[in-house]
Amino acid sequence: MSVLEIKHPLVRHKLSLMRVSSVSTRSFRQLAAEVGALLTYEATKDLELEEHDIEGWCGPIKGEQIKGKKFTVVPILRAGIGMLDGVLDLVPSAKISVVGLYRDEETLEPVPYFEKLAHDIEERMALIVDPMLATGGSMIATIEMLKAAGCTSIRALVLVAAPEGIAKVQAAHPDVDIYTASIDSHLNENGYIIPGLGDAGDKIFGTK
Ligand SMILES: O=P(O)(O)OC[C@H]1O[C@H](OP(=O)(O)OP(=O)(O)O)[C@H](O)[C@@H]1O
Ligand SMILES: O=c1cc[nH]c(=O)[nH]1
Ligand SMILES: [Mg+2]
Repeated sequence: MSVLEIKHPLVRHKLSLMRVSSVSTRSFRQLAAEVGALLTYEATKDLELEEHDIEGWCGPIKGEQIKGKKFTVVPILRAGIGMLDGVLDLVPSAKISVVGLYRDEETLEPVPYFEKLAHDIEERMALIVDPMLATGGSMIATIEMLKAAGCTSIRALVLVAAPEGIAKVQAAHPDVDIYTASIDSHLNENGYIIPGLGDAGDKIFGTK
């Protein structure tokens, strides 16, 4: 499995609310976090558990805990911040590795401007979060930053993905699994996802 489109009714309902053109900044932000949490639930479904001893109310019992790698959540600035709270609701102890990229409006190429990663990222599973996977350029640039820092386990969580961007990420990094609430139709001539959400960063930050 390398791309999973989540078909859960709650996810589809919430994403449709986000697509309404008159959606308020407050609702869009809240829904981005909620769908972020639901994507995290799906993206962590296959993690291995191990038993350990705990002291229960009635005496010693076996508990379960997630085995192996810890997490780092990687929001891509700006729009990825909108999903962060929802992701952290499910993995509250995760370290946060921030990557800043914007997409040049003319060339659609990603322009990096910030990088601050967990110091032990090679021991962690990275959950990259960004509402939009359009041409795939920003996601590929982020994956390359993480791999250059020694990260070997990477999953991408996006609210909406374009088929063009998925194909590009898969070709460049087949080891990275993509979890999305929707695979949409296509990109328009300006590189926006159709039907998509519009400019997710502007909607989350209220900048338009
Ligand atoms: O797949 P791509 O073609 O690279 O496009 C997707 C990127 O574009 C958006 O960010 P944007 O550049 O608008 O920055 P922002 O989050 O600061 O608004 C979005 O949040 C992704 O990071
Ligand atoms: O549709 C798109 C494409 C890139 N960035 C966005 O915010 N929306
Ligand atoms: Mg934007």
